[in-house]
Amino acid sequence: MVEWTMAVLMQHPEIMEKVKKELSDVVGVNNTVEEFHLSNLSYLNAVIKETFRLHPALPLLVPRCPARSVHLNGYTIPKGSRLFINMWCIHRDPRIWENPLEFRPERFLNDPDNSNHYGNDFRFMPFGSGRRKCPGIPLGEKLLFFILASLLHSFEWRLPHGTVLDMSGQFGIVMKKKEPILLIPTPRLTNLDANC
Ligand code: HEM
Repeated sequence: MVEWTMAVLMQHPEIMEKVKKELSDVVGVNNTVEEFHLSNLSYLNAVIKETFRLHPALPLLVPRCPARSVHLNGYTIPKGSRLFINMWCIHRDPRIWENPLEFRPERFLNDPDNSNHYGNDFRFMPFGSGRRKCPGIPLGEKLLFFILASLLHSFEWRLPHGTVLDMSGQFGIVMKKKEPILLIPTPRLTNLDANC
C-alpha cells in the first residue's frame, strides 16, 4: 500500500502538493512526524482511503464458504459453495462512486464517519468485513499512515528522468504493482540531521 500510494501521488503532483502543505502546517518544517500528528492529517488520511478504494490490497477478499444454503437478492447460494467478493469491482462501481476511475481524495474529506472502512459499509471494505475481516487493522493502518507521513514529510520524491510510471497491478491474493516503483528522494526538512 505504501508503494501504491507513492505511485498515485507521483501521478498527481497537485495532490502531492496538498499533502506536503498539510504536513508542513501540521508537523512543521523543523520537525519529524510523531504519532500524535497523525489525527490532524485529514487530507493524507483521505489520500490513503482513496488509494485503498482504487487499489485494494486483497481485490477478492478471502474466499467465503457458507455453512448453509442462503437466498439473497433472488440468487440461491448453495451450502459449501466457494464465494469471492469482488471488492475491486465494488470500489470502482459507477452506481456507487461518481467518476470512479478518478483519484479524488476529496470524496473522503469531511466524512463524519471516519470508520466507514472497517467493514460496516459494504461499498467500501479495504479490510474486508464480518468474522474474517482483517485482524491487523489497527497495526496495518497506523503503520501505513506513519510510514507515508514520514516519507512524504522528510523527503521530496521524483521519478528518475525519462521514467514512465506503469500503474498496472499484478493480480494475486494480494494485488501488487506489476512494476516496482523506483523513486529518488532528496531531504526536505531544514534540520533533518538534527532529527536523525
Ligand atoms: C494496510 C494494511 C492491511 C490491509 C489493507 C489488509 C487487508 C486485509 C483484507 C482485505 C483481508 C481479508 C478480509 C476479508 O476477507 O474479509 C485481510 C485478512 C487478514 N489480514 Fe490484513 N490487511 C492489512 C494489514 C494486516 C496486518 C498488519 C496483519 C497482521 C498483523 C494482517 C493480518 C491479516 C490476517 C491474519 C487475515 C486473515 C483473517 C481471516 O481469514 O480470518 N493484516 N487483510
